[in-house]
Amino acid sequence: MKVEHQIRTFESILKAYKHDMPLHRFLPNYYKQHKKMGSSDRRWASRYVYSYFRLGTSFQSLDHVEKLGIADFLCNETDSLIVAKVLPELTAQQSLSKIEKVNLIKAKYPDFELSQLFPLSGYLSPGIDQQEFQLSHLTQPDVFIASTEKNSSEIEEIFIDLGIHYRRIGKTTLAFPNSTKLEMLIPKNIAYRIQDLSSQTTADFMDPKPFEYWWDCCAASGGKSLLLHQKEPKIQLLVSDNRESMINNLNSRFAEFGIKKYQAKVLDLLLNNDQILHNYVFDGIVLDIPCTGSGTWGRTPEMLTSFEERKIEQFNQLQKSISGNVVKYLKIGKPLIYITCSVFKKENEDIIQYLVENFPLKLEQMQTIKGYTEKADSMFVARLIKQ
Ligand SMILES: C[S@@+](CC[C@H](N)C(=O)[O-])C[C@H]1O[C@@H](n2cnc3c(N)ncnc32)[C@H](O)[C@@H]1O
Repeated sequence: MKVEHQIRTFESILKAYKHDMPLHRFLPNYYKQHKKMGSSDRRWASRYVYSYFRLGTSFQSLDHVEKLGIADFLCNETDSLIVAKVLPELTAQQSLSKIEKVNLIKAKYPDFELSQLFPLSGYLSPGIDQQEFQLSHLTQPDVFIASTEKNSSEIEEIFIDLGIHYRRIGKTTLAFPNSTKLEMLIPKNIAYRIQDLSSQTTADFMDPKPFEYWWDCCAASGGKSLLLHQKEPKIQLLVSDNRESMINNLNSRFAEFGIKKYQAKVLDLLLNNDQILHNYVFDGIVLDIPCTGSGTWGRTPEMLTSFEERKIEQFNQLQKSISGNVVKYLKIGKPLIYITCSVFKKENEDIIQYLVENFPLKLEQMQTIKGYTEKADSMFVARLIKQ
């Protein structure tokens, strides 16, 4: 395949993509509409487009073909026609470490700074290592699966037999390169769920006891509820979300895992829900709040260019309103688990400060989960106790 052909395809995709849906949804649609593209064309197109977006707003003064060459060099370990065309002197260096490659690019383009890769670094939580975090955006994160110890071992054996690369992380978690076709390789009778490692780690902050009543109040399709249930199968659970479609997804997912004993409601936490919740008090509330998702942009690098800075303040206000509205439903002495998949202080530490200053809550523990060191998402979790 000629490089000119690859460039033309790349340019057509870039032109067609309007940032109105995630790239991982847009690309399959695009390929469906361009049936002439073979599997190799599609693979190269995806590699180029993703790599290009990983550079965020850096190299804006360059022609996009030159930027693509730099992007492909920095993001991939294997040769490509675009690197051979744009940076022929660097083709032999493609397998160097990220930081070595960044230094080679800096030598050629002295205006380039690593901080340009993540445009909003001024907003980062203090616990984040700026350089390591920025560099992590050049790498596609892994896919993580959670299952029982027994199923995890069975899955591991399959991958050992097939000689396919994976990483074991703890007794119940395995990691795979993003391109691994898990659905094709793991038999249907072995139950597992895809859940990011950092999301799984938030369970360390939850300590449900048998027959306690917990509320997962921004449940979506139930990722955190599954963690609660895994920790304590005898838990009583109320799950809610403001979107009915999410609760429908959750119901199907829970059915898959054989979870039957729970209550589900559609609740908008910006409204007064006293009529519906007047006699509810909980032994624990998991508040996995809507956020910018900035800790997950390694999976959705198109956000590095399309995210609007003003939204950070909007999320901060939304988070204050939602979290303030749930505190009254918590029993005294019991925990509120506040979670975001954001790396911004305004959505993390600042909200915790607001909560302890304005509500009867005491901070027990908070942590930035540094997924960027593990090819995972980065998250924030805090455990506050009602006084
Ligand atoms: C970060 S996601 C939750 C992810 C989920 N806990 C999981 O582990 O997969 C935040 C959820 O909050 C919901 N949400 C947004 N605004 C809300 C509101 N005003 N009231 C209740 N839920 C809301 C969204 O629909 C979304 O599903």
